Amino acid sequence: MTTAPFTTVFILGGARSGKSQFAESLVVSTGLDRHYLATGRAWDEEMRARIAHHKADRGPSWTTHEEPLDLVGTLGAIDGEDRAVLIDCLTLWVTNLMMEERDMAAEFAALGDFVARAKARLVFVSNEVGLGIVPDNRMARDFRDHAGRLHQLIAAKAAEVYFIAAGLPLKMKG
Ligand SMILES: Nc1nc2c(ncn2[C@@H]2O[C@H](COP(=O)(O)OP(=O)(O)OP(=O)(O)O)[C@@H](O)[C@H]2O)c(=O)[nH]1
Repeated sequence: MTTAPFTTVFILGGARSGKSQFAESLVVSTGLDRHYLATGRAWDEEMRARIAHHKADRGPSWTTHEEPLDLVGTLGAIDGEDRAVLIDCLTLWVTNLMMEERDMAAEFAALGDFVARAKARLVFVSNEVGLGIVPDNRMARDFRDHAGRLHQLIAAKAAEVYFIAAGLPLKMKG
């Protein structure tokens, strides 16, 4: 039975702050079909083990999609009123786009347009990377700027926004 409103939620926080667990519980609470869209790549053995652990934790009631670059295309293929999609996470997507030297503004605009017309309930997760000192290398500064711009865009489109620290969600919007 579908009981949830079709709204977008954005969850921001630091590493190991409890973002993914909070996002998963939101998706489960919708009662909709559960989809997990991972933007991360397994680049070493530790990461492969970590991902296998996450998959086992989510269990068979989730459908997993893995797409490092074409977020909008993959979301379009998953989209549907009876579905909730957890997108984990935006900062890894930004990293992947930068590595491929993609047009960041165009990619972000396409995602913003998709969010505005999505039928599924979307739950975005991202890392807040802008709170420390200014990095001394150009790429890290560019990364912070891209992530900050994308976060503002998604936060503006989302009905609810949370900041998670130490496992505690702070509602910032909605
Ligand atoms: N490729 C792939 N990546 C996954 C999968 N499940 C989880 N991940 C990745 O694992 C990452 C989250 O795991 P962690 O690094 O352990 O958690 P974290 O984001 O630091 O911590 P929390 O804030 O507590 O969620 C996400 O960025 C996902 O992209 C999967 O099935 N496939």
